[in-house]
Amino acid sequence: MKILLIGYGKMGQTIAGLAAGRGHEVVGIVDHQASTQRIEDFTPAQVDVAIEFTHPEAAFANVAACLRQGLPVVCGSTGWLHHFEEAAQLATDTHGALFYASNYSVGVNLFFHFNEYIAAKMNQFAAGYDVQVTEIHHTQKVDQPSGTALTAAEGILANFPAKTSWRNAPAQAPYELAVLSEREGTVVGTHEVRYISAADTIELRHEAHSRQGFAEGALLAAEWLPGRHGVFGMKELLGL
Ligand SMILES: NC(=O)C1=CN([C@@H]2O[C@H](COP(=O)(O)OP(=O)(O)OC[C@H]3O[C@@H](n4cnc5c(N)ncnc54)[C@H](OP(=O)(O)O)[C@@H]3O)[C@@H](O)[C@H]2O)C=CC1
Ligand SMILES: O=C(O)C1=N[C@H](C(=O)O)C[C@H](O)C1
Repeated sequence: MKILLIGYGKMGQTIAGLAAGRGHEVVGIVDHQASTQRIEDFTPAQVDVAIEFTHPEAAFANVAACLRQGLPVVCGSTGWLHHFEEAAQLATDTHGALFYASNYSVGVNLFFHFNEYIAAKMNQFAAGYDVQVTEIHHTQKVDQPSGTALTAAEGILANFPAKTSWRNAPAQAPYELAVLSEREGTVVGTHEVRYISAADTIELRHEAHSRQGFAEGALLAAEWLPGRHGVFGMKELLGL
């Protein structure tokens, strides 16, 4: 596959490192300061798929530029979902292909699946249990809460009706789901969902040991997307 990398930071470089071993060729790199190439310089004849990991402020414009150029795009940037409906509409209007995941790790997507199941089960025994989400990341992370924590929160809100909204701070009312953020050293990404009662605590926890899982998942999505039209995520890719 011919890949256009958009963003050549921690994730872009990890993906580039894995792509060659899977038989792929990086045909271009678009980065904020480190390159002179632009998305508009590339056509579908040159690029099978674009992979975008940049910045909350940059992601929507990059996704939109890919769709306008007719390039299928796998986007992993977080913190831009207030523009997601617009991006999805553009994918429809251009008969294009957009793949988005707040977290591409297969392990995290199993975590999301178990999180929804546990929330539904806990709802049967809601009396006595409170629930909270915690995410821990490296100090360079610019968005808060993490995209992964927000997906986990959505999974709880959809299945545990005692919680109707989330707050990026300790809950101020019983119906609020606390989504707590910590920034610490070089932590790659740790997410926890914790149900606490007076009697006990139940925890679901995912800890990324490196960025390899994110990069492998993004490449899986990039291998799957070309030839498809529409808006997709890891549930479609993994059949979860
Ligand atoms: N979905 C997932 O599985 C994962 C998602 N992420 C998300 O991916 C994003 C990137 O993470 P990470 O690689 O760690 O971040 P980095 O800061 O290490 O890298 C981002 C890169 O994008 C560049 N950049 C910034 N703006 C633009 C732009 N307009 N066009 C092109 N390149 C741009 C930056 O350049 P410069 O430094 O010069 O500004 C930098 O090189 C974040 O939103 C993060 O939350 C991260 C890991 C996994
Ligand atoms: O910025 C990061 O590093 C990560 N961002 C994603 C998120 O916001 O959930 C995924 C992963 O946790 C690493």
